[in-house]
Order: sequence, then C-alpha cells, then structure tokens
Amino acid sequence: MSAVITAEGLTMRFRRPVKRPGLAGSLKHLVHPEYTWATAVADVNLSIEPGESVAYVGPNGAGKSTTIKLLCGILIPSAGRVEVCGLQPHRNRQRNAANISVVFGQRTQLWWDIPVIESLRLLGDIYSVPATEYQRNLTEMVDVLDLAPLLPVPVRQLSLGQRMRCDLAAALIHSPRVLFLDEPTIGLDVAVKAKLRELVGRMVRERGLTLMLTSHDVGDIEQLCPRLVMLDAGRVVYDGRYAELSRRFAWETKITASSAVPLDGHPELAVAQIPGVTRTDRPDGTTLRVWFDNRVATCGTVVAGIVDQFRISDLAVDEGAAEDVIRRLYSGDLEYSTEEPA
Ligand SMILES: Nc1ncnc2c1ncn2[C@@H]1O[C@H](COP(=O)(O)OP(=O)(O)OP(=O)(O)O)[C@@H](O)[C@H]1O
Repeated sequence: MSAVITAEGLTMRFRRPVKRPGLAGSLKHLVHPEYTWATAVADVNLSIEPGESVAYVGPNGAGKSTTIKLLCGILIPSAGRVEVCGLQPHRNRQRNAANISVVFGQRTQLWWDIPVIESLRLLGDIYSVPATEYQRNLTEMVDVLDLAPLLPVPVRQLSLGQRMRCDLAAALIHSPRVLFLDEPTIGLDVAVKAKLRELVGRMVRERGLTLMLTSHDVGDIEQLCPRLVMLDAGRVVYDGRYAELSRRFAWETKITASSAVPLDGHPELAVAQIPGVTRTDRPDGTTLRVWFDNRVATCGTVVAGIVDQFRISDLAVDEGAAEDVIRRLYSGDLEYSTEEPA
C-alpha cells in the first residue's frame, strides 16, 4: 500500500522583520528593512498509510499548525518535499482540496449568515458530490451528531459546540480521503467531544478515512490515534505507537513510601545515594518520595534501600501513564531521547 501522506525533509522558515522600537526604528525599517529567519518546521519526515490515524502533537509553537498548512497547500515549503494523495499540495491546491478536509477548532468554514443546511448543500455542489452520496453522508452525520435541530439555523446563532458539530459535518460531506483536525475539541464539553470522536472514529473504521489530528487533549489522542508523532521546536522527536511512549520515555519511576511514625533524621539523603536514584523529597513528616531511572536501577533495589532507612507501612509505585509522560516531556521534566530503554 502506498502512503497517502509523505513528507521528506519538509522545512518551513518564516521571515520576520526586525524593528527597533519607536518612530525612528519604524522609519529606519522602512528605508533599510532587516529580517531574521525563524524555522517553524525543520526537516520533517513522515509517511502515513491510507486509513491510519495519527496524532501530531507537541508544545505550543512546535510547528503543528504550520505542518497542517503545508499539507493543505496553504503554505509553500522552504525546503523538502510533501505529497498528499500523490499531489504536491501547493502546486495543486484545487485538486488537493477535493481529496482532503481540514477543521480548525478556532475557525469555521461555514457561511455565517445562511442556515447550516444551505452551507452543506453549497459544499455538496462545490465538490460535485453525487446526490446519493450526499444524502448518505448527511443522514449519517445528522444521526451521529444530532444535527436535525441545527440544520435550519444560521451559523451566527450557533454555540461553539453546535458550530463545531456542523463544521465537522461540512468537512466530511464530500467524503474526503484525508481529514486534518487542528485542535477540534478546544473549548467543547464532554458530550460534544464524545460525538465528534464517535463520528471521526466511525469514518476511519468504516470508510478508511486517513486522520491527522493535532490536539492538546489527551482524550482525543487516546480514543482516536494509535500512532503519535511528537514535534519539538519543529523537529520530530517521537514517531511511534502512543502506548509505546511510556516504555520509551518514562525512565523515571516514582516510589512513595510511608512510615506509620514520623521519620527520624534525613533518610532522603541516604536514599539519594542509591545508584539510579535521580531525586528524593519529603512532602510531609511520614512520607518519602523517591524517583529513580528504571534503566539503571530496579524497583526492588530501591525499595531495599528505603527499607534500610525505616520501616515502610505503605508503598506506591507510579510508572507514569502516557498522558503523564506527554505532560512531563512538554514541561522539560523528562528528556527526549531516541535511545531505547535498557
Ligand atoms: N505566518 C507566520 N509568520 C512568522 N512566524 C510564524 C507564522 N506562523 C507560525 N509562525 C511561527 O512558527 C512557529 C510554529 O507555529 P505553529 O502555529 O505551527 O505552532 P503550533 O505547534 O501549531 O502551536 P500551538 O499549539 O500553539 O497552536 C511559532 O514560533 C510561530 O510563531
């Protein structure tokens, strides 16, 4: 099977004006403009098969939306190559548009003043969707997204959650092969999130839709995307299964050991000397928390070292879920590494 999305060495640099402060600075810039270059996407390689669901994640400013814009043909790459359904998006914007759809959580593609159903009909005409296919898509989406009461309402009168349901319907009315969702569930309540995820999941399973999702909501990723590509400062730092994340990146295991009586002395200092222990602290008088590098030490050796210091009355071991790993990677608490754990 050949990939539906490929990127090779994909790079996007933006030129930014350097302006000195004040009127003099503005005038100088008019006469002698100065610029710097900022790299938003750096040498990204991607290969996504038809029917795959990929979460494209990373901290704010990592380059996710820029990549989506490159894949939609909105931006022209500074370097590298990109193909979507066999087309270079920026050279074939119109043909590319027939194959793809994009939903930006912050924006609508519906016409503000006309009823939702008219927007859907218009999109059906623009994309020349055959009548039977249009009707089948509409019926399915009205059913899953509960759209019936919204169809006659002008978009300007819809709440955010109602509008997003209609936006997703609009994105899928022409049966695209690829769907890009950029923060689709931002600001939505749990019920609306569930409806959106249900429809997208169904389209992937039943129609072979290829999905590329950017989201800061781990629920979207967990429920829709077995594969996760993580960006940091424009570069891919992880491309693999979501479930692999913990194994690959969660080097630290946390042990919380409690004592029935207040701890004597400074057991945290002695425990910190155990090989592999990265840090320790005492959140209260009876509890010791120990973080260790699980590639270097085992839980057994660390617990044995704690037992040498005091009698443990309660013990919890926290391996860290993938969600926790993502949060810690973003905050810099965990380090990216391509090394496999020992
Ligand atoms: N048109 C532009 N001109 C100059 N710089 C830009 C432009 N668009 C994006 N950038 C810069 O490129 C970098 C990546 O931005 P991008 O919007 O792709 O990030 P993101 O990962 O989608 O972030 P977020 O999670 O905050 O939406 C940022 O530093 C941003 O300031």
